[in-house]
Amino acid sequence: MSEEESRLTDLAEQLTAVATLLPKPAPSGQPSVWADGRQALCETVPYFRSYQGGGYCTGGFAHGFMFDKESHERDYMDANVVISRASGGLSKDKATGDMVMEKDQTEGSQVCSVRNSVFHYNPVVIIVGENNPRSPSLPPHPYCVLDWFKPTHVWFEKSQGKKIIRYRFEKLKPYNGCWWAPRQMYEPVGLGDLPPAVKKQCRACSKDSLQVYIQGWMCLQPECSLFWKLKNGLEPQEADLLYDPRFMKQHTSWPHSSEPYDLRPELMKVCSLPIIGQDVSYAAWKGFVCPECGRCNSRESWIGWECGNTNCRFKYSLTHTLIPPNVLHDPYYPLSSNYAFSRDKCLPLIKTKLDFAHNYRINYFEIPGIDGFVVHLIANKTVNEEVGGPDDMFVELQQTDIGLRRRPLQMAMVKGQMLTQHFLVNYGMPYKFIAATASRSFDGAVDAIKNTRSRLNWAARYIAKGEYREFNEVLALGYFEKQAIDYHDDGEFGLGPTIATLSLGAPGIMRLRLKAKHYHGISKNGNYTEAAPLPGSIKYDARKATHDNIQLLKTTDRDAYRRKIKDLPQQLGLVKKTGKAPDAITMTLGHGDIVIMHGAGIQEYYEHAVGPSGKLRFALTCRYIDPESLKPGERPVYTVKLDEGTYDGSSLPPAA
Ligand SMILES: O=C(O)CCC(=O)C(=O)O
Ligand SMILES: [Fe+2]
Repeated sequence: MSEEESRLTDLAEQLTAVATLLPKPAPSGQPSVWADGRQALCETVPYFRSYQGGGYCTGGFAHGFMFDKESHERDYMDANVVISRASGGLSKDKATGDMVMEKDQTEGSQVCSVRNSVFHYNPVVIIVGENNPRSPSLPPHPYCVLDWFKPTHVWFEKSQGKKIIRYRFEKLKPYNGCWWAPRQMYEPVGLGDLPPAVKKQCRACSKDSLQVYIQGWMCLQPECSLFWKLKNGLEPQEADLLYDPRFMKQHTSWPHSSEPYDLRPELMKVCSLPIIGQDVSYAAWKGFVCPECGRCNSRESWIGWECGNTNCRFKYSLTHTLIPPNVLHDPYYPLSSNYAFSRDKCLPLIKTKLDFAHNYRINYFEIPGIDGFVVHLIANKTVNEEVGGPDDMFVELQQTDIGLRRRPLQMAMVKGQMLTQHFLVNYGMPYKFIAATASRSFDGAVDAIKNTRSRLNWAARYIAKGEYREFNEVLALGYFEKQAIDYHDDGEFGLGPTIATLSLGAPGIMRLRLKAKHYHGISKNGNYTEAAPLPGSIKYDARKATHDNIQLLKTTDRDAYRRKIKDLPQQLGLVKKTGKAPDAITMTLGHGDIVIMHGAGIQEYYEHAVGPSGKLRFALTCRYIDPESLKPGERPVYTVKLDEGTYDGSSLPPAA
């Protein structure tokens, strides 16, 4: 080994040792932006909005990278340089649960975006997760934003026999505010202190590659016959690989070192001249970086932003500009005191029945095979403008804080707390699927809540006739611009079979479709779906005949029945597809409209979703909740009295 080689080896060893010190030392500073959870991070910062994976690329460019637990053993991070494996291409090992490489990594859209960013001198933001084994110091929070970096290189290597893609990043402003460097970090060699990285042309493919490792130059072109081979024609021993400090610590010159924008987004402001809808717009439910402590926070409360850091509690809000009910009117669907226009659609297999009564156009949708129906009552001007009616309710709900909040979801798929998209609060009998703190008594509730209960009791009595129980709960949902509720059912245990919803404000598009397991005939575990098939589902006729045949077996020979359930998907040619059933019913829920879903079968077989089409919408849903279905800890501390309202929709002057 020449003197030069041994000096480089020595430097390489020192660099690696500094970067892999254990236990990890404390950082020399604090991040200016950090988060406790992934949702708060992704809802807040513009440079990382990816709920899965480590890279956020959009519009053909890379914006941010987050390096957490999934790390390659050759990943490297110091105060100014980050080297990582491109994300993606891993799959879960069934035995160990670890993420493993099963195939060669190929250039996908992320790599293409990084290449674009290299070419256009677009910096990216790097974030480190608390479980990152390569961080040079212990990250003080679950997610910590490092800084702006230049993406400088994209190249191929080989690891465990598979081709992998790697990136190198270099700090945009080196040696400036590297809070993540340990307090006494010793850097054996600085950025740009050494001669440039060695570049050689491959004798086989004639393409240039840089020397990344001390062990020797290798062609890094994945298609070349000499790819990843040392001078002796052999592949290097992975465990021995040491970065060539000339490659690692090179300084890449850019025509600028300007940060595209501040790592801490500014707090949202509204114009001094009130603009209708601005304070409930899409931007208004983004999270915020607390100006006092740097924490990323989702917007949880309807009335404003709050920092969730218990040591901070910074708060701010925007002035609400009232959206008067008359601006809700769509000029292409003028509203009058006559019956409104229908805009609902359904598949041919759905049986529709129409009725016109008490100022509502009433669309009944019957689903073959299900004992029950979905009804859409479309309001007219007379309904909306009556005293205490939808117009007044819409105004009152904007002027009063009824306790709407985005609430934690039961099943969090990401690190940290995961919130519903919409804001909600419950009145009356607690809805067991939301936290007890989210329930309030009808006593003291605003008129809009109490009147909704009375109005929906009237509507359900009229539509479901004798077959319904008086509602004892109102679940209020509030939606800002672009907030939606994804497909779900309302059929949880303990709920009555009738569910009625009053829509207020901007229209919502409600869709109903068969649940995937009923549509495809296969449950999540790959078994045949045992429930009777419904018309409109895949291979309906064959499934229907089979279903009828195996009912006897179910009672006579349980074991044979179980085997049958396992084998049927293959016999019937049912394949577990991710494809969803088409929407069977699509309704435009306008201001003042009521939807009633009646019958447990609808919730068992069908799921519904509501998407927004405007700036501000409320959905007030009434149910009957059996108090016996609640565990002692879930029962209300207040009494839920009977509805004292006397609303009667039939007393309005009739439509012409
Ligand atoms: O927004 C709506 O109209 C419906 C909301 C809903 O489906 C629910 O509260 O379960
Ligand atoms: Fe629902």
